[in-house]
Amino acid sequence: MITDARVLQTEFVPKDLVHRDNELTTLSAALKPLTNGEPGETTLLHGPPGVGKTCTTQYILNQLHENVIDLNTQYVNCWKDHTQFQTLYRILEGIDQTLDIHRQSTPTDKLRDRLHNYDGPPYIVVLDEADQLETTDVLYNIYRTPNIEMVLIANQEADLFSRLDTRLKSRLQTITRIHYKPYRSGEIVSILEDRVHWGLEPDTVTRDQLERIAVASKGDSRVAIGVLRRAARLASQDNERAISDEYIDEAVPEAKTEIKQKNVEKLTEDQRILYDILTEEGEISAGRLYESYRDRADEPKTRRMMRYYLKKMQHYNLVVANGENRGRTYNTSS
Ligand SMILES: Nc1ncnc2c1ncn2[C@@H]1O[C@H](COP(=O)(O)OP(=O)(O)OP(=O)(O)O)[C@@H](O)[C@H]1O
Repeated sequence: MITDARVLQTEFVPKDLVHRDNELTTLSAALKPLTNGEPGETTLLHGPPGVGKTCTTQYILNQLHENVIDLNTQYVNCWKDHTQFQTLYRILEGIDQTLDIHRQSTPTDKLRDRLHNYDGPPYIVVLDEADQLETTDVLYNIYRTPNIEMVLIANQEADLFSRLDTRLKSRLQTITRIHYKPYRSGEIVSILEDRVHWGLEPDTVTRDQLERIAVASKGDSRVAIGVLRRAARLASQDNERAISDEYIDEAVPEAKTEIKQKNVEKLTEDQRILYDILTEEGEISAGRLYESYRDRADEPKTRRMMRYYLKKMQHYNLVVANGENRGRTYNTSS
């Protein structure tokens, strides 16, 4: 049944991206000046999970690499590399300038100076999950370095902007912003059709069944592809030649749980502490949650940072917030 399992993985970047023409055109136009040796435009892509922000960026970077010989690019996942040192390290790694840098002993200032003195070919730095940066100073460091262009990716523009100091906020006011909306069901169906074509044997799944998957995925292409993959696996484990509706219905909660599990694994140490407290305690007030977190964390962050962490976890459907301001409570999502 499965002819190419790779195509059904979420990491796979397809050759053709459907239903994102406007987003691709805007991003391409923002970065195009770099191909003529001129500065590009800093760009912010924002929208909920699974709407194609990362894959459209990778697609444009691949295109630029095909057309420009002298170009450096680096993709940084700021959820994983969230400290200033880690982010700067990744950026310097993209231009082979980390050989003498030691993770334990080199001061962050040295990395910052090195980045500032960059004078190589145009360099595009993609900061995915930029709202997870421990400090936004690193954005300022990149912004003031000539020849480096930033593509920022975040779930919500406000999550990122509310953390910038006034100096950076005013400078980034005029950047190009691209808002990604959740896919409509028909759009999810065509994304799936492509995967079916390249990854499954013919006549394995009907269009009605792809629509069933699309409705269940609520505009999130990652969920949709996950459901298709699991349903195909379930059917092939039973030596069936086609996917039935029952396999799809079984695959929906399984795929969602798998994605949730992966998101839990992505949590930073501080977020993991918060998630563990919520799992143990159930519904808890913001005040009590912060107290418990402060007791458990080695180096507890501020209450404000805790709110950012929780917000990110809300975007990824791990945490639910109820009520407002002082009466706010948190819970894990079921
Ligand atoms: N327009 C599209 N055409 C084909 N495949 C797509 C399209 N949009 C998204 N996908 C696929 O859906 C999956 C999720 O997309 P992607 O990682 O780009 O989403 P995202 O918006 O960056 O999500 P997150 O915020 O969680 O990182 C990937 O496997 C990607 O290849």
